[in-house]
Amino acid sequence: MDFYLLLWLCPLYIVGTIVYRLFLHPLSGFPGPKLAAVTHLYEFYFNLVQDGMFIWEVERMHAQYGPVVRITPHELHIKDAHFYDEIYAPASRKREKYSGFVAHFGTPSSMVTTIQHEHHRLRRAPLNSFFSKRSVVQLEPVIRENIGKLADRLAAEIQKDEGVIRLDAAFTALTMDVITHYSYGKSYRYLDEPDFKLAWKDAVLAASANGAMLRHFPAMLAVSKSMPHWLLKKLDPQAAVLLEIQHMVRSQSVESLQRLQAKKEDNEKTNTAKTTNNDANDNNDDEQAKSIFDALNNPSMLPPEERTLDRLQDEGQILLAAGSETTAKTLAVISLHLLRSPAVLARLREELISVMPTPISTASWVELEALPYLTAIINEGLRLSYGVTTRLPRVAPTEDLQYKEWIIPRGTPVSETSYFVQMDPTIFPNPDSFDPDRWIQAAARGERLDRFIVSFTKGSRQCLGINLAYAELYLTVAHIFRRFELELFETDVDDVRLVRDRFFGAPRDGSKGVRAIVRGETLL
Ligand code: HEM
Repeated sequence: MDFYLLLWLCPLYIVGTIVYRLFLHPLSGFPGPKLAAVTHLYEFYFNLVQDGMFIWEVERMHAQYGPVVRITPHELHIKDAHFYDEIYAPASRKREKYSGFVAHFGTPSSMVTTIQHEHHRLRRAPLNSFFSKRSVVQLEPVIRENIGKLADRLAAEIQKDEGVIRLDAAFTALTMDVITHYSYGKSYRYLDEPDFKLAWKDAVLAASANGAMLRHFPAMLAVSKSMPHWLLKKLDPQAAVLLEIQHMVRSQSVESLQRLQAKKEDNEKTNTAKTTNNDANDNNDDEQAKSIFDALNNPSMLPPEERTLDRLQDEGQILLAAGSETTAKTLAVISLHLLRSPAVLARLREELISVMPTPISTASWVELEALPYLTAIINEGLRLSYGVTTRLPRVAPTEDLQYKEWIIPRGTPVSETSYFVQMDPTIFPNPDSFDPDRWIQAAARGERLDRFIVSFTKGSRQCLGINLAYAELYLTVAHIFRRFELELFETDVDDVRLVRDRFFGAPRDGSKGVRAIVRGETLL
């Protein structure tokens, strides 16, 4: 193209875009800063230059413009806990992902990045039964076995003088060992590593934080994937651990594919033999898959284009990251608050004694779920660990939404960050304080406060692993705190309080995580 024509077209394009976004765009009547309506650079500045501070800018915008704000040229954000269920509606009302946001996850063919409603349903279907309450109850022995391994590690620490452990890393190792066992039938055994494989936790946090960059520059994923590994390692050392995991996931996916291929060939041979003998043809395709990866390879549930190696790798990576750091963070937040509140811990132990009479007694998830004070502690832990602190936009493709006097046109990405719901002082007075009693009092008043726990989001895109997360939370808190006397080591509430949004909320810079010393075992 003629260079001078290009020189003319560029400013014309920019001016045209500004005029369109300000005056003609379907969202042009919504309140918000003009700069945010005109350019993504506004978000870019707060998220990337100011490192994860856009969440606070969104809060400031709400203070200035009211509960509905146009936060980027194409997106609205609503700050009203009572409207949450409308945005994150169930499958009967279609909700899709926003195409401008999914690059965040760096796994283009996974379920979590699937935009279209029906396509997402297809991808999620083979996994639903694995994460049902019934399946998780069956998995309980594996969860308990791993909690037992963690308990052995803690017991071994008692002998050491002033041995300090990273509780948050220990919990990530625990959840990782459970999810890898469940996904592949063999655990990565991070609980056996001296530092609980801290590098994996750091890698997940770094990769999640990098999501904002991928959102703004999606092509970066392809660039980093095509880069020689040695160069990527040099440029970004944390990427090395992630690469190691990606390779492990890929080779396990290959193993799973080979196993299925071998099984198919066996079946074909058997069927040929049976047909020769005029026997009935029994096809084993519908047989219950043994691991999650076998399910993702099930030809009776997914067409061939959904059973590619790339997809298995992407899905595997999401399962390991989503299934480990999330629950581990909640466990770390609960531990920190319990260890800072002796009266709460004493009351919890008193309640636990009813189902766990000795420090080494065990109890089932079902028994523990019936305990109101433990439940209140888990709810407070979920509330104060915020789930995901990045907004998670949803698009209603077939209906306009009405919020107060505002009509939100169909197709508009809308979000409500879980942090704002769970820290809403009109619902949770004094929201920063860890107060399990607020749950007991609300229950006595007949109020369902739990509808405002949105860490897992809601609706058709709600967390797949919610049952597994609850089982791990109940079982771990009960078994570790019934038995061990722990003491925080140079850790305080600023080591978990949200400062920056890096997908998982990041605390103050330089935080060394939640650390504790194992003082001993409880006597009664
Ligand atoms: C306290 C623990 C957990 C929290 C707070 C949490 C939070 C979330 C959130 C907010 C989403 C929605 C993401 C989005 O909209 O883009 C999600 C999705 C998901 N979570 Fe969790 N999660 C937890 C535990 C788990 C566990 C244990 C697993 C087990 C593998 C898991 C697997 C998934 C998967 C596969 C998705 C994608 C679901 C879909 O797209 O349909 N999560 N989780």
